[in-house]
Amino acid sequence: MSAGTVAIASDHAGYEMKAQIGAWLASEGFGVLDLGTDGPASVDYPDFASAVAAAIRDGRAERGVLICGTGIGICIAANRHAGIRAALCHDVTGARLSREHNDANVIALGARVTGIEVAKDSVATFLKTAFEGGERHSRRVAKIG
Ligand SMILES: O=C[C@H](O)[C@H](O)[C@H](O)COP(=O)(O)O
Repeated sequence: MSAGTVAIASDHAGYEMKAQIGAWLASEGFGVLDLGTDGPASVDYPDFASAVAAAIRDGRAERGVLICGTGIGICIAANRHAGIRAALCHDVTGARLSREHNDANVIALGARVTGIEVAKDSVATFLKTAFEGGERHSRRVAKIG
């Protein structure tokens, strides 16, 4: 993986997975911008999706990792922000294709449905895979806005 800055955030359901993935990314040489949550107390996932979206939109991070219980709510919330293409990934294949075909800039994970090793492998794949580009993929991504 090439090093860069990754913004990471979660709600309470993803807090432990966030801590593990954040520490692992740092050990791999990434800059890690941890935008919370900072403990197991119940919080609202849209607030953390907004924090990562803002970090990408204003250039503090190139990519984002968002984690909630299923990954669904935080992915929906992230995709409400212009310029954010968040992909809910349950496996390495989805993570790879989210980059190759969709040029996703945020990976969303579900801590209550995906194990830590699959989650780490998916994040690793997401961060090392380039957008395939080409006319058809670029046209479709441009239509997303
Ligand atoms: O899509 C939403 C996420 O999975 C949340 O992490 C989940 O809804 C939180 O549930 P609870 O408040 O019951 O812990």
